[in-house]
Amino acid sequence: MTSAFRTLTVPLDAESFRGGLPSFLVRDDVLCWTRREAGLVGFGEIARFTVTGPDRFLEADIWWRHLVLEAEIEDSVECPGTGPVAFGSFAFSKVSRHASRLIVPEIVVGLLDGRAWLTHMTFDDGDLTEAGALAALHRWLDTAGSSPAVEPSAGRSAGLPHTASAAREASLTTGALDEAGWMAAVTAGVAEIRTGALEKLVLARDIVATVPDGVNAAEILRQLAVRYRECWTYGVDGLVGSTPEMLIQVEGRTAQARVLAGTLDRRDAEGMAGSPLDFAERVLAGSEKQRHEHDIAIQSLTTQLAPFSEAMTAHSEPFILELPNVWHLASDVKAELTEVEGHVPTCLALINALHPTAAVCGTPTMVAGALIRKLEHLDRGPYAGPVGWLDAAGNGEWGIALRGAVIEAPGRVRLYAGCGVVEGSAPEAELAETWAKFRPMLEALGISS
Ligand SMILES: C=C(O[C@H]1C=CC=C(C(=O)O)[C@@H]1O)C(=O)O
Repeated sequence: MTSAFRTLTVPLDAESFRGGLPSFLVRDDVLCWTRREAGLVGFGEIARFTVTGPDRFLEADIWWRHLVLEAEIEDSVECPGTGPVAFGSFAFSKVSRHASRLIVPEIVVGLLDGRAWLTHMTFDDGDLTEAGALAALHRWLDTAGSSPAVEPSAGRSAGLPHTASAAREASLTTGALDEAGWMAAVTAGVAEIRTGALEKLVLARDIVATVPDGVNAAEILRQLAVRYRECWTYGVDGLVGSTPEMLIQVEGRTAQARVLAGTLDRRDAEGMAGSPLDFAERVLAGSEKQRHEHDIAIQSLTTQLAPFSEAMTAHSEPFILELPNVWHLASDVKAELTEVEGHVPTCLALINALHPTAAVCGTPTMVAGALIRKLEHLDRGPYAGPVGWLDAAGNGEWGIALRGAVIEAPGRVRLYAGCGVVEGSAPEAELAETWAKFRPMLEALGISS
């Protein structure tokens, strides 16, 4: 007979994490969800659920709710992210061959709103104690041998971790489509939009980086976390990246999302007169095409969220989100969740309704989804799917896995990027935009772009 699922959460001294959570990103197999200094980092694996198909979110939700229902939970911190936690990544497509997954780590270190904690999870017999949890954490940190650029005890020491600066001799090859083939797909997409069959379509492409001296996932995560502070840096089972787009964040009865659509490469501002932000305002917020693309994305999220909400607020005008590589048109949406059949919906139930949004698929969803399959010649895998974490109370944070890559082998990484295509889209401009969106990962891999 399997032993019960048991968890112990104890407070940690937040002041002692001088590098914030990024200083715990010392293992290539780390589970990671961080923004600025905060977030959750997981080590080890005590349970895993994998699933494919259209019901992947609901099946994962049921598995998780069953697991935590019988759990023996000792939690003296009691905030979102304490107690039992799973990290997850889901395939973009209901027909993907890629397995969606929830992973329950042995150890979680959390830091949120100035509170820090440590959770130890187990199916084994034996007492769970604070000393045992700290010892387990240090075992993971002290065996961080897979990250050559890192001191084994970095998680306990001060400051940001070391990063290797030597450029690697990496090479890039095209994935499913070469550049000309992908631009032809954009042209075909625009032609379909002109027939009136759909309003917006998001087309993505992949490229493959070969890194002869091997990929250091922990180093990639640290670089992204330090550089892309406005984004959520994620690492789940070989999927790594730093996304600016929050699909849904649930805390109690409050849900929040950050919707993006409309992009401008910051390099386009080089040599322009005036301040770069004025340039972004003029070119991005002032563009009818970009505003249209953004309005469609907002509409798609708010329409899907409405049945779960008592009240919803959204910015009346999008704001400019400034990232190191691009500017985006962004809008934050906040909803007070309503009970459905006597329960506040869990984050996976919400994701089941929200995914895929027009920011990564198009409008109408079904037409855009079918056209994506026809034109991209690509199984997107976890790219543009939900990635994040959830706890036993149904709280969680799930971003859209953008600006990321899948580490397919020790020396091979597949990068993905896509663009919203509307009636006014030009294939060359969309191709250039994919290069701007690849840039965070290329830089983290040490490949100049
Ligand atoms: C599909 C991607 O970005 C989406 C999110 C923000 C802006 C987008 C755009 O302007 O096209 C895309 O909708 C991607 O980064 O691969």
